[in-house]
Amino acid sequence: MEKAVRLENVTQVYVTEERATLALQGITFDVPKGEFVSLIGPSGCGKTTLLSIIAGLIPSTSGQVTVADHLVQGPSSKVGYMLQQDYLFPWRTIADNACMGLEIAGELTEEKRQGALHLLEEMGLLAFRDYYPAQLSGGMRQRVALVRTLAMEPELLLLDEPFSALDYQTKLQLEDLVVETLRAKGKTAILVTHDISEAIAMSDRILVLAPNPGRIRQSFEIPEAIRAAVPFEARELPEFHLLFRQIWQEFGGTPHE
Ligand SMILES: Nc1ncnc2c1ncn2[C@@H]1O[C@H](COP(=O)(O)OP(=O)(O)OP(=O)(O)O)[C@@H](O)[C@H]1O
Repeated sequence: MEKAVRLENVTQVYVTEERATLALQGITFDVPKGEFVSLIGPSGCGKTTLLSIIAGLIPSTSGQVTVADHLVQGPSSKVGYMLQQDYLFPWRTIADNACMGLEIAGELTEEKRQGALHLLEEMGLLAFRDYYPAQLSGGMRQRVALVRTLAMEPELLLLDEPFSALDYQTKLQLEDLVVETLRAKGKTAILVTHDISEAIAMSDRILVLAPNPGRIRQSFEIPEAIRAAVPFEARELPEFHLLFRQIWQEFGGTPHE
């Protein structure tokens, strides 16, 4: 199967005056095109470092990353990044914010602008295109951030806790919307989250990282029944509860009989 991302023996050492930290050691995995992978693990196990290396924002100390068969050597429009904060520009309208990534990359054509407007429509936001970010709720602003990312037509989406600042109901709605949109478009995604339920409900596969040094501790394939459902419905399935318990135990949690 075609690989969207391939990591080979990625290692990251941060050196400060006080110490050297082995933030990642020998990380090797690949993600087939169209797959949704979640990275979970305790604070400090290197999740954000790993996304930053895949995005080309920091070079790894050793090892290599390829996205769509191209060696990552710096940021590129092949990779879209969505964060906890939406980083919309308050003085720009929603439509102009949606086109912001394209504009910065020098790729904004009339056709691409129409594409961004179409995405706004898919996200139920077209009626708000002339509004400003402050006039929208947090969930709506995150949807605009998603449109801004998708408008670039990236090969890969990196999602760094994009729902963690939202209220619970909005978070569940947005999880469904993101999964449905990415599945429909066949996009590849890597999500970093602290929320085991979110990871199970949204993913095809979960990689559990461990700290000191940051490494892959375990990989869980998500059962077909969960993958066939939207996240909200997946949470109702017996397979979901079984897997949750398994991963929870992996984290040292106590199962309740
Ligand atoms: N710029 C840096 N300089 C020095 N050490 C760093 C730097 N960035 C991260 N680290 C260290 O590398 C390790 C991994 O950090 P990272 O932020 O990638 O983990 P994380 O799993 O994303 O954590 P969290 O879940 O808290 O966001 C930690 O020990 C952290 O202190």
